[in-house]
Formats: sequence, structure tokens, C-alpha cells
Amino acid sequence: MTLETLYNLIDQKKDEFIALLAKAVAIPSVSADANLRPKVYEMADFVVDEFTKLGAKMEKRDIGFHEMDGQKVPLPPIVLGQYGSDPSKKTVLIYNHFDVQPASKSDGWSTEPFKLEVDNKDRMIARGVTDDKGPLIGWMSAVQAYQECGLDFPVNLLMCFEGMEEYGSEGLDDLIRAEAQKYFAKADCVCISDTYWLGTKKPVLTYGLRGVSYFSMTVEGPAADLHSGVFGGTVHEPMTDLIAVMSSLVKPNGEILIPGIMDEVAELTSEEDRLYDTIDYEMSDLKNATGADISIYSDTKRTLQHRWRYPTLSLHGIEGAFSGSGAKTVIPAKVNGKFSIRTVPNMEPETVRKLVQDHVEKVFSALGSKNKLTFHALHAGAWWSSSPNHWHYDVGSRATERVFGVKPDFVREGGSIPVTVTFEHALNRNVLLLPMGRGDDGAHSINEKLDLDNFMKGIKLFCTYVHELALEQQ
Ligand SMILES: NCC(=O)N[C@@H](Cc1c[nH]cn1)C(=O)O
Ligand SMILES: [Zn+2]
Ligand SMILES: [Zn+2]
Repeated sequence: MTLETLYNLIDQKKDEFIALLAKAVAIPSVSADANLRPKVYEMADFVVDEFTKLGAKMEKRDIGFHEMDGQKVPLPPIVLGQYGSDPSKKTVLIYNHFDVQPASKSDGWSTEPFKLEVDNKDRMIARGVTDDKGPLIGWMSAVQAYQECGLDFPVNLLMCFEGMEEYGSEGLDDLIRAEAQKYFAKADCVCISDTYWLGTKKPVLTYGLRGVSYFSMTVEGPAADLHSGVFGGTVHEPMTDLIAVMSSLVKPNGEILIPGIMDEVAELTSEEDRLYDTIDYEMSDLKNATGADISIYSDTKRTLQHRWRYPTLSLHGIEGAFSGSGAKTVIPAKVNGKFSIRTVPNMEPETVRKLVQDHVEKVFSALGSKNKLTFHALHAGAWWSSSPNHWHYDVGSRATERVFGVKPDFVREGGSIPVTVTFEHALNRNVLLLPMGRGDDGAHSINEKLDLDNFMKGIKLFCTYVHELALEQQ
């Protein structure tokens, strides 16, 4: 009865909840863009204001500075919150991030990226709508739904929201460790909603993530950009050097070429290998999510293994290269190539950094170029591997089944949420990853979307999760 009342109220409030999400996505809180850093602060204020209106006690914590593009820049505050403090109730710590990846209409978006549009397939389109503002607004809406139904919220909420997740969660680890026995001391468990279903039909619970180690290398030589007709063939070109080094990192079939990297990877046991046989996933899911038939492997088993349990290396971009239209005959003077490695058990960030740096410097040195290469390790977040055999996952599973009418699959994910492992270790509490969006939402891509159905059911899922949590006899 309680849940039916909540579900009905949520359905009636649909337009209001969408409007709140539209307000959140209209703030372009891009953590990686120094010019947009004030918008990350604005978003922190938005989160504080909205939860305060709901009666939560919110505060902003200053976490100091970091270096960005060679400059010392203040980090956006961490937002902490508390909603309810009844000692007879369980306490769950929820985490979300309020920053987003960069987006610009000229990247190929069909609509303005920071204006929420609902298309004719009932999909909400905007940057951050699924990653991670939809789930964040989902929690606000769940609290509001309980209030408007006149129902007591069944658990205490502790909140930890950050604005630097898409830039490596700088500064958050220290705060979590410092507050583990203070602000977060009462947490019985941690719930993070920042992952996605594997496909588009079946809900999942996520119990593993890859880590990410992000690198860049600058190659520079001439004092300024040069005319290729005048100087081509007579000088060492930074771009040619950089491409040679970048090409030495990975093969087109995804094989990482850095010596020693694969030695760090935990061996696949036959028990783990069997787990992949029962996952509900089709090669067409990959084709639909990428919008093209470009799979490296022809079967789902190897595809999922390379997404979840093997490392991958991706080349992301080259700063300083000519990228405009037309045919400019330039030799760029200074270029900065960016790439990252998704890491898996048992890779250690420091070992990875050393192997990568040694390889890059060795390959560059073998070129015999008179240009200069500088290697940068930008940030590193750890992988996380847990087990779904825990009462907290039973709670998540029961809640999911009540809302979707089907038991969720238990899956891992190829992306990274660097603080997951920090929460688990510092608080010594179970962490459940409870997704809202689908596998084809296009997080980080153009036309990022969140299906209206997932948003509405996601709000119901959060309401049901706290209801089930309160009933759990642990
Ligand atoms: N939804 C989680 C997510 O997108 N995480 C990012 C984390 C990251 C680290 N460095 C840059 N981004 C991811 O890319 O997995
Ligand atoms: Zn995210
Ligand atoms: Zn993201």
C-alpha cells in the first residue's frame, strides 16, 4: 500500500520532476573546463538549496586547490548532507556527482546540450541527464515523494556529492578518509547511482568497476608553428614524433603494446569464465549502443571480458594539432597527446605509471628526434571488485524486482568511479551500485539521453530501495 501510494504520487509529479532535472542540466558544470569552473560552484549551490528546501542539513566543504593547465586552481566544494538522524533507523550514505563531461553543439549534438529536450521516443536529451544529474535529481524526487505522501522516510540519509568526478575526483579521497569515523560514522551501507544497465531492457546491479590512469605527453620543438612548404623535411616535426609514440601504445585490435602491462592482470579462472555464459547481453546491444557494426570480437563472452576484466588503452585527443576545416599547411610547434588505460585487478597505479612512462620515453628516444618530450601522469583512480553475495545486494535486488517485475542481473562495468573503493575501505561498509539509466544512454557522447521511463522508475526504485532497506533484518 505504502509503495503504491508513492508510485501514484511520483506519476502525478512527472512534469515537476522533469522540470527540476531541466534546471540542473541547464547549469553547464563541466569540471574539465577551467572557464566553466564557476558553473560547478553554481551546481553545488543548486544541490545545497534543493536539499535544504526538503529539510536536509547541507554544508559545503572546501577541499583546497589542484593544478590545471599549469595553474593552481581552487577545487569545487564537496557537498555533504544529512536527512534524518533517528537512531532506530538504518543510515545509508548516498554518493552522486554534479559535474559533467564537456559538450558543445558543434560536436554533433542534434539539440543544445545544456537544454533538456524530450524527443518523440520519450527520451530526455541533454549533457549529464544520465551521468549523473538524473540519479541525483532522482534522490531529491524520492525524498519529496515520501514527504508529499505524508510518509515517514524509512532510513536516515547521509549525502556526499562531488563536482570533480569527471576529472578524477581530486581531493575527495582525503575528505572521505578524514570523515569516515566522523560525518560518515553512522552509515550502515553506501549506495552509488552512477552506472548503467548493460543493455536496454533488463535492470542490473553492478559489483565491479575498472580503474582509470590518465596520461598525456607534450612534444615541442620549434619556437612557433612553421610553414610546411618552407620547413617540411628539414626539421623534426613534433606531430610526427607524437603520432609515432602514440602508435606504439596500442594496436587497432585493442592489444596493448606496452611491455609488462598484461603481466599485472589477474588470471581468468574457469569459475569466473563461466559467469559470462549467463549474462543477458547480445552483440546487437553493442551495435545499437555504438550506432555501428564495429565490434572487435564476434561473441559476447570475449566482448564482456574485454569490457570488464581486461585493461584497455584508448587514445583521446591531441591538443595543439590543426583541427579546423580547410587545408592549413602548418607544422604545429607544440602538441599534447592524451590517452588513458582502464585498469583491472591486480594492476597498481604506480606500477602502471612506471611501465607507461618508461615505454613512452624509450620509444621517443629511439626516434632520434631533437624535439623535447614531457610525460604527464594526470590522475589515477583504482579499480573496484566486490561480491554481490551480501544482504545489501539482496535489498537492491528485491527493490529492483518490485519496480521492474524482473530480478536484476549482477554485472561489472568497464567505466570507473574512483571513490567507490575509498568508501568501501575507509568506512568498511558494503557499497551497492544501483543504476538508473540504460546501456545505450551515450554518457560522455553526443546526444546523451535518459529514457523518461528509466527516470520515473528510477525514482520509484530509490523509494523502494529505502523501504526495503528499513525492512532488512541486519
Ligand atoms: N559515470 C562514471 C564515469 O563516467 N566516470 C568517469 C571517471 C573519470 C575519470 N577520469 C575521467 N573520468 C569515467 O570515465 O569512467
Ligand atoms: Zn558519472
Ligand atoms: Zn561520466
